Amino acid sequence: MKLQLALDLVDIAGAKEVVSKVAEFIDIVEIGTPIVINEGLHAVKAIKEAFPALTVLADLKIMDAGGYEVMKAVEAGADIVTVLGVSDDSTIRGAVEEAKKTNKEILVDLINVKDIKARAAEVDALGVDYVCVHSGYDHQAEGKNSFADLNAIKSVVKQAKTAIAGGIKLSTLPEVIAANPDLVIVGGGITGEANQKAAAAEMKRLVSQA
Ligand SMILES: O=C(CO)[C@H](O)[C@H](O)COP(=O)(O)O
Repeated sequence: MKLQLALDLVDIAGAKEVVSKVAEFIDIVEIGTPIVINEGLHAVKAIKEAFPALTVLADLKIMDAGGYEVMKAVEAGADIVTVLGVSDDSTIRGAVEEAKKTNKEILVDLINVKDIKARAAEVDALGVDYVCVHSGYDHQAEGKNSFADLNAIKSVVKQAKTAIAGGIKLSTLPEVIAANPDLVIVGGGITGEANQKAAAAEMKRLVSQA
């Protein structure tokens, strides 16, 4: 099981500062959608250049023009790019095709998908690398999480790795780990802690045992 740090509410300098504290405890660093909106793909390039040993995920949440947008993210240094599960199959196919040219990966984010199980099976068959259940900030504000969704997709996803994101904290990590995803994505559960290094270290210890 791997740990991904999601960086959302920082600029490039702030992202570098957090990663420099926790790099040894994370497998993947995510340049979150708000950073890409604020800074563009320069943020992906800057983090990849500063931390070349880390796998960098660009959370573009692609909805259309999958091939083109994946190409631009990969040019900037992304190793994994996100595409929305609610997008058309042709968009996901284009993204997968483009990523495969350079041995990069596609994570499909099932945020706001209504029939999670059916869509997870469909995107799995399209050859994506990760299928991710995700309760976004707006759903988190309503008290929702994706823990049950993870169990639901695990029964239908056959070839892709499974991932979970959305409001995961140290206190809820054991419940997440029990569902056995391949990838756990944590943003505020690390960045919002007074001691980010200690939070990341403890999370890494727990996911490594799984
Ligand atoms: O993609 C995102 C929001 O759309 C976040 O990166 C993701 O939800 C992880 O962050 P957090 O753990 O703070 O919820």
